[in-house]
Amino acid sequence: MTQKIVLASNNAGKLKEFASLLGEIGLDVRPQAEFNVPEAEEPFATFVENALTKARHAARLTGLPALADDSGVCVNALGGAPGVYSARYAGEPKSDAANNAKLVADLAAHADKSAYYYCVLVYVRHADDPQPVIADGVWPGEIVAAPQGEGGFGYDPYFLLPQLGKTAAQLSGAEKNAVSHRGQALRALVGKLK
Ligand SMILES: O=c1nc[nH]c2c1ncn2[C@H]1C[C@H](O)[C@@H](COP(=O)(O)OP(=O)(O)OP(=O)(O)O)O1
Ligand SMILES: [Mg+2]
Repeated sequence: MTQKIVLASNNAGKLKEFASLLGEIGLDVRPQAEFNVPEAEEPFATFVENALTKARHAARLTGLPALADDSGVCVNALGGAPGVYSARYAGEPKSDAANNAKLVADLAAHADKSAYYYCVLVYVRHADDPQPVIADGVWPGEIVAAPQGEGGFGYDPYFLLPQLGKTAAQLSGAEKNAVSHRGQALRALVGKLK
C-alpha cells in the first residue's frame, strides 16, 4: 500500500511542482488543505527551522508523515535578502506582485544582479520524529527589471537563467523541475529515504 503523506504547504505553485515531481516516485502526497490544516507560523531566521516547524505542525494535526518546503530568493547585492523573508518581503498580506516590485526597486542602484533560489525540504515520520530527513538545493540566476514569461510562480518572471537566456517563468514545468532548487532538493531527499 502506498504511504499517504501530508504536504505542509498552502502555496499553489509549490503544490503543482510537487505533484509532478512526486508523481514519478509513487508517493501519495496530499496537500494539507485536504485535512484543513491552517498555515503554520514561520517565525525563524533560518529556512530549515521554518520548514521543520511547518512539517511538525502538519504531522501533529493529521497524524501522518509530513513533508515541508521552505524556500526563497537570495540576492547577493542585498546581503542575501529577501531570503528567508521572501514570501513577505513587501509586508502583509503576501503578494507576489508587491514583492517583485520591491525587489526590482531595491536592486535598481546595484550593478550586481546575481541571485539564487534556495529550497530546504524537511520530512518527519511523525510530529516528534527525532531524526527529520533534510535536503536542500540551490539554483543560481540573475534578477531582471522587466518580467518575462507566464509559467512558474512567485519571483520566476524576474529570475533569469543567463545560460538559457530565459526566466524561470519561461520554462515548462518539467524543465524547471529538472534543474530547480526544489527539484534538486526533492531528488536528494528521496535518495535519503531509500
Ligand atoms: O520556485 C520558485 N519560484 C518562484 N518563487 C519562489 C520559488 N520558490 C520559492 N519562491 C518564493 C515564493 C515565496 O515568496 C517564497 C517562499 O516562501 P515560503 O514560506 O517557503 O512559502 P509560502 O509561504 O509561499 O508557502 P508555504 O509556507 O505554505 O509552503 O519564496
Ligand atoms: Mg510560508
